[in-house]
Amino acid sequence: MMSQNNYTVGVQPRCYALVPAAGIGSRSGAEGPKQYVALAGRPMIAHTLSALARVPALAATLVVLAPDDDLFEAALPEFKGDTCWVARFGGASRAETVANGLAELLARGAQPHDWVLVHDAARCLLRPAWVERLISACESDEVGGLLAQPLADTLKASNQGRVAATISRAEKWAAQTPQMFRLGLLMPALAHAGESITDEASAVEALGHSPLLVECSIENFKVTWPEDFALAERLLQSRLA
Ligand SMILES: Nc1ccn([C@@H]2O[C@H](COP(=O)(O)OP(=O)(O)OP(=O)(O)O)[C@@H](O)[C@H]2O)c(=O)n1
Ligand SMILES: C[C@](O)(CO)[C@H](O)COP(=O)(O)O
Repeated sequence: MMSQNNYTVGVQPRCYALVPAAGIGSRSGAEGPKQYVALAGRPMIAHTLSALARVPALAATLVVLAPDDDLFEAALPEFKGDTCWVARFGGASRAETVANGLAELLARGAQPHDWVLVHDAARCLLRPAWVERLISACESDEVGGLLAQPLADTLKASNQGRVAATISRAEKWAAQTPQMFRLGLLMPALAHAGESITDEASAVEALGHSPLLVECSIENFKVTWPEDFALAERLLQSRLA
């Protein structure tokens, strides 16, 4: 028997985390891939994976690395076991890395009705409670959703470094991750959207759906620019203290 949205009724879906970690961090100014930069004594990605490991609802976490990544196992010897999966199928874009990761989840036994929580390796300030909030909000939703934050600043469009227009910030949110969708929805959504999209939600939106916005904290920022490392370091140190 199938439900309204074509997922089998009566089968409890599992939740998987998928962490795209195949980027090079070109905006970060770091010498190597930014996910291996040490923050509070550990590589950035170790903080990310350790937060996900503390979410009991996750059946497993798949990390998708670049094919030539030779740093991961040495940097994270503790990431092993039945629920910690590594694949070297990273692509040229984040969207391609995620699409390859979804295929790997399917190959490892995930089902179309299972949920996938895609989370950037570079959002290393993640807290397990935020992931649990997202899961609670989305698990009974038809579409799925994402962590996000309503915009606080006034928004400007630019043209050659000068303001071209002021854009209303009403009803505008900054998208974060994790972004949580059913495997059976996200795979065709990404195939349809192509590589220009920058998050999973936009692929799902392009199919005509409206993902749920689940409010999160500014602390869940993505380490992107050189100055972000010092901020992440301070926040991680303050949590240790
Ligand atoms: N081809 C790519 C590009 C990005 N990512 C991952 O997607 C996440 C978010 O991307 P971003 O912050 O842009 O990371 P980079 O692509 O590494 O950085 P930049 O855009 O500055 O080069 C990161 O965890 C990154 O490793 C990926 O898995 N595969
Ligand atoms: C997915 C994301 O983190 C949501 O804000 C963001 O879109 C990633 O974009 P990037 O171009 O890979 O930095």
